[in-house]
Amino acid sequence: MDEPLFSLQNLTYSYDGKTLIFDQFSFDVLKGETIFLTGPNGVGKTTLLQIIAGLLSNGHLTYRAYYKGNPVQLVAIRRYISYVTAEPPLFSKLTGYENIECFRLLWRLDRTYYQKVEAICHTLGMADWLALPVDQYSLGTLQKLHIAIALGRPVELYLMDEPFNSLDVTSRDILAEWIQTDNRASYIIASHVHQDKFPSARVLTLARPVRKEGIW
Ligand SMILES: Nc1ncnc2c1ncn2[C@@H]1O[C@H](COP(=O)(O)OP(=O)(O)OP(=O)(O)O)[C@@H](O)[C@H]1O
Repeated sequence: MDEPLFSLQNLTYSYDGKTLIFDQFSFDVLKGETIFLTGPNGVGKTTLLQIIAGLLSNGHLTYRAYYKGNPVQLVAIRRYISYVTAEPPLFSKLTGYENIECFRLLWRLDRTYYQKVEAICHTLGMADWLALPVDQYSLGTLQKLHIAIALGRPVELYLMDEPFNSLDVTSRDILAEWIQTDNRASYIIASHVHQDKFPSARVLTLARPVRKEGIW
């Protein structure tokens, strides 16, 4: 069997040291696979993505993680991961082009990044907006730019938190197709909708831990 790209083992997490969100939870991500992350509201989908992205190192967190078989700390593998967060983290007074440039500089990428993001914006039908400040964008257009900025980053693991929420039906289909034609990278998509558009994805359904309280 293929070695996982990423493996998270025995994850236990609590925000407050009392209520457990995860209790000894483990899963692997294979190279090139798409995981559809589902489960009821409040079960921990966003929390899991934030933990993988190395953004929740506070709280009560224990785990073992492996990237390509090597033991890692999650904060140390941020550079291998690109994250479409639920709220687009864009600069509202800057244009789409300027926002792309900010992320290019932040991630120290060359000009090919710029072209790739622009191409994704074209595919999602919003490239005509790029010269305008993003505070003039509709919610869906803003989300498309955010998605393009994150997916344009050349990494092997993409995390997406409810990426379809503000998109119209056509754009949802285009995005689903775009993701599925990318066999190079792995995707973890937390979403309540559009699972049927990912027939080859593995569905990972989160459930509340049986043990409710942690001992820290
Ligand atoms: N910063 C925080 N501090 C304390 N508790 C939090 C915090 N963020 C989330 N929680 C709690 O952690 C649990 C998991 O929340 P999370 O947002 O990860 O769920 P989710 O599965 O993504 O939900 P949804 O489907 O509604 O988006 C919830 O009970 C939530 O109230």
